[in-house]
Amino acid sequence: MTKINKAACIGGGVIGGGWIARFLLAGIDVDVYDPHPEATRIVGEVLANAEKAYAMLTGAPLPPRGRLTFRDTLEAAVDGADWIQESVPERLDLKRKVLTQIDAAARSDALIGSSTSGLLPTDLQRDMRHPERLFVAHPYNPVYLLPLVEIVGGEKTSAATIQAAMKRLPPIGMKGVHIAKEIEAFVGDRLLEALWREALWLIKDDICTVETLDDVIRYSFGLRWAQMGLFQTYRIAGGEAGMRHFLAQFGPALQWNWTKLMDVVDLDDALVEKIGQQSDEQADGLSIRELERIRDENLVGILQSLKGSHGGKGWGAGKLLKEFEQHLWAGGGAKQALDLTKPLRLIDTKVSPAWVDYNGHMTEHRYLQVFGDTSDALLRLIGVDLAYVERGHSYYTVETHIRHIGEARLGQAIHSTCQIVGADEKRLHVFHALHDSASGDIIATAEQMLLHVDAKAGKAAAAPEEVLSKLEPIAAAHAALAMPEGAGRHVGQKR
Ligand SMILES: NC(=O)C1=CN([C@@H]2O[C@H](COP(=O)(O)OP(=O)(O)OC[C@H]3O[C@@H](n4cnc5c(N)ncnc54)[C@H](O)[C@@H]3O)[C@@H](O)[C@H]2O)C=CC1
Ligand SMILES: C[N+](C)(C)CC(=O)CC(=O)[O-]
Repeated sequence: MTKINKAACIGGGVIGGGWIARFLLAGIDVDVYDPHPEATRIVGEVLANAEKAYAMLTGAPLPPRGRLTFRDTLEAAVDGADWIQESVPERLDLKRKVLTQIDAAARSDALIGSSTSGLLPTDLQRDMRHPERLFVAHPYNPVYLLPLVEIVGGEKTSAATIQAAMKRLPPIGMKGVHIAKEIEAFVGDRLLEALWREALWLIKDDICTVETLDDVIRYSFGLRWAQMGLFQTYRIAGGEAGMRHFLAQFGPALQWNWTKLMDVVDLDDALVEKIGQQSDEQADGLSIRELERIRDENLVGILQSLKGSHGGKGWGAGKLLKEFEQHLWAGGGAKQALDLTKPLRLIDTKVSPAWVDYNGHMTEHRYLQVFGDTSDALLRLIGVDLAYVERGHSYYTVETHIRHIGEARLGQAIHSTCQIVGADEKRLHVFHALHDSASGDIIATAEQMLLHVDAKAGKAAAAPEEVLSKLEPIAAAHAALAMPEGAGRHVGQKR
């Protein structure tokens, strides 16, 4: 994968702030230019939300956060950047002016993406000296969580630029889709605008309130769209005969008088006020920042569910998250020297919304998930990574005993430690503890026995020298530690 080394963000509002967080949390240094007097505070708040969301999203080791620098001029911000993202207000004249300035100051090989929601790249690149490196990179809010970027080239954009832009997105956890032909508003906003136009009519005509309209979406097709989109959802709705039957049955309805889609509602003062008032009532006192946090928690939960879907292979945006995590694990995050004088600290995470049950604390199976992740982290340390597994060998867990000692609540920072309490050629006996990261107190423990296996033969087999040579020094050092309290316990034991 090809990496972005240094990014520049021109404009740090809703979308620029989201891009800044996305780059920084992927370990990329970002220089920002935004003349807004409160740009630093605004970006800081978006970044704080993004960091909270990532802590819940993944236990994979994020790289050390990139360095954030605010610059006094656009020229200083773009200096040395290899990806420049323009996110200034949606006005063609302003964007053209800013892009021309970027063009004059940027490195000759820099990629220049515009966040525009609807302007044509051909129009944006009109005044540039090197228009071949300009493309639309249209993201979705919040940029740090939603992975899609529509990549659209203009008449003068080179194929090499599009290719290079597409390649640089997976390492920051994003998915580029190349839109073959430029049209105003591309694909996503074409769809959203159609829905938005109809929604405004429904409010204007007093068919429903904004709250009812949102309920109709979020209790029904909104849930479907996140995981299968439109066409695959309708394929299923066609029953066993699939899409062709769906089209035969519902196609004729397209001729009925169902929509006003081509008429644009007059967004006059009265309608603006009506929507504004209904929207205030719907928010029920929650501030924008509070709504953003709720949105982020929900998105994290959805992404994590999708990550576990399709028999654990991941589905849609969840599959992308899984692949991003694999990339993070391969990078190893902030690599630390192993301290073998104490149990290994292997997983640092926060209790995610999807992990909390009806008792308001982390639910049972999530403990096993964190402990399983801890074993996986140990295995990677001794060379048992995905490549090793693909060669036909692995470790399988054959026994686990979990003790619940304290409670882990939503958003709480937790970490796990691992002590090897026994190891030989085939067996790996570990004792994990889950700690509250603030106090260090133990919340739960898990004792596990793992067996090295020949997965093709389906039976236990001695681990090879390449694994044992990494395992033995850790096991030897841990043999000098006291046996952890609780090791060897079983359910129903007399005290
Ligand atoms: N808000 C949204 O949901 C989405 C917006 N977009 C696109 O992103 C772009 C930015 O939109 P938002 O972030 O929503 O707007 P915004 O108003 O939140 O932020 C724009 C920022 O640009 C700054 N700015 C103004 N002139 C500037 C200049 N000459 N140089 C540097 N910075 C300058 C402003 O101070 C402001 O902080 C637009 O093209 C928009 O269409 C794309 C996807 C979603
Ligand atoms: C409203 N909008 C057109 C700026 C929205 C987008 O461009 C994408 C999004 O995040 O919905």
